[in-house]
Amino acid sequence: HGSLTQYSASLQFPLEPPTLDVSCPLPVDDRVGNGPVASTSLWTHQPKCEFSKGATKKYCAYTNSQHGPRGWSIVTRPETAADSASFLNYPLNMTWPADNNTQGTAAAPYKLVDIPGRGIGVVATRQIKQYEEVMLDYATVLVDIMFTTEVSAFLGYRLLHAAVDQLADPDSVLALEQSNGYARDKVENILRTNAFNTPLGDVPHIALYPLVSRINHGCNPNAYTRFRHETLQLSIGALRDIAEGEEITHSYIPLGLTSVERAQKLRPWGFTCTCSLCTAPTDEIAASDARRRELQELNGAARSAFQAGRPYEALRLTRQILARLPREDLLFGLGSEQYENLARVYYVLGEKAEAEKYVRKALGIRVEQGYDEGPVGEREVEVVLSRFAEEEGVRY
Ligand SMILES: C[S@@+](CC[C@H](N)C(=O)[O-])C[C@H]1O[C@@H](n2cnc3c(N)ncnc32)[C@H](O)[C@@H]1O
Repeated sequence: HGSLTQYSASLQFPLEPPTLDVSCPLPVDDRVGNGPVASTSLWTHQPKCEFSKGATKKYCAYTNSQHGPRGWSIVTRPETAADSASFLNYPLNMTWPADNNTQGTAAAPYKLVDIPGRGIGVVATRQIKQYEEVMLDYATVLVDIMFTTEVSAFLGYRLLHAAVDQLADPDSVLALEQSNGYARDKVENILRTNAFNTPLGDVPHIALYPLVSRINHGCNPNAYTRFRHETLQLSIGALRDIAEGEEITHSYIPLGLTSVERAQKLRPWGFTCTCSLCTAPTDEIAASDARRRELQELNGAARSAFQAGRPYEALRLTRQILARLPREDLLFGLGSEQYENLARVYYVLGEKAEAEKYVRKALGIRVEQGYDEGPVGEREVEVVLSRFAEEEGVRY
């Protein structure tokens, strides 16, 4: 895949949090502490381990407090930890903006400020161009998603706290607690309102990026997240030109939802969205909701038509979607995916030139947005076309 897979286009947003189990703790003799250290060189602390309910799986808190400016902890299974050496070996030679860049520094185009009713937020300190990198952060605490359901709360909290306390700068994480967080444990509260879905290898984890965490939600955002798999870095890109003094926002939830869906999805974060789309006059919200519902229906209809072997209908519907996305400011977020759909339909119809044209268009958008490295050449287009061949059968 080469450079094309460098960034993930999958949506990352503060997690709709997993439920930490709050059942009774296991009997004491089911707890197994400090096993042998698999590879001492990776970790600066003796791993602390606990077993899952039923004692079938072991999870440990591993820390390398020297990694990056804050240190790095992962709460995960031993085999996943062993595979994570590549992340630790990656040199972090970037200039690191302070987590509490309240004055604004020359290097960073943002500063952290108090925003009435929203806690701390991030504000641009100069004009930022579309697609420019606004912020670069690094995963500081990672937690295997299964850990949160498989280990009892009593033991789970103990590992989570060890993971945070062993960092070089625990306060960078502990300061993220939200006053409106409803979890009964401080670190759980922080994870619930700040973590991002983050794959470690191919194991689903949640991760804290303490600086990116300070960015508030916007339903009509001016920024978006770009994840780099190899380094566990999270980059924030400008979705459009941003003026000096503007608050930086990204959407915590998928784009394209109606107002009721947005409110429901945002509930775990404990605030009511007050962005321009959510606070518009009632008739405008109703009109936007109607357009979004229509888009969702068109999307469903296009998929059904394609799967039912009616490619011409899928083609017509996908074109309608693409024509309607700009009206709701959604071309940026959903355009690449729709162009790929269009390419796929043309591929199935055996129309080589059109298929290639739209693959190129979809990939071009990804490069422009900073998800992939460019330029888009023959090889990159070929990779997508062979994926189509695999999934749809060879058509030409
Ligand atoms: C990831 S944190 C964002 C940074 C946070 N404001 C802080 O002080 O650290 C998420 C929390 O910020 C607050 N928040 C985020 N977006 C908001 C918004 N649009 N309006 C009000 N509160 C918001 C909520 O308390 C939410 O649980």
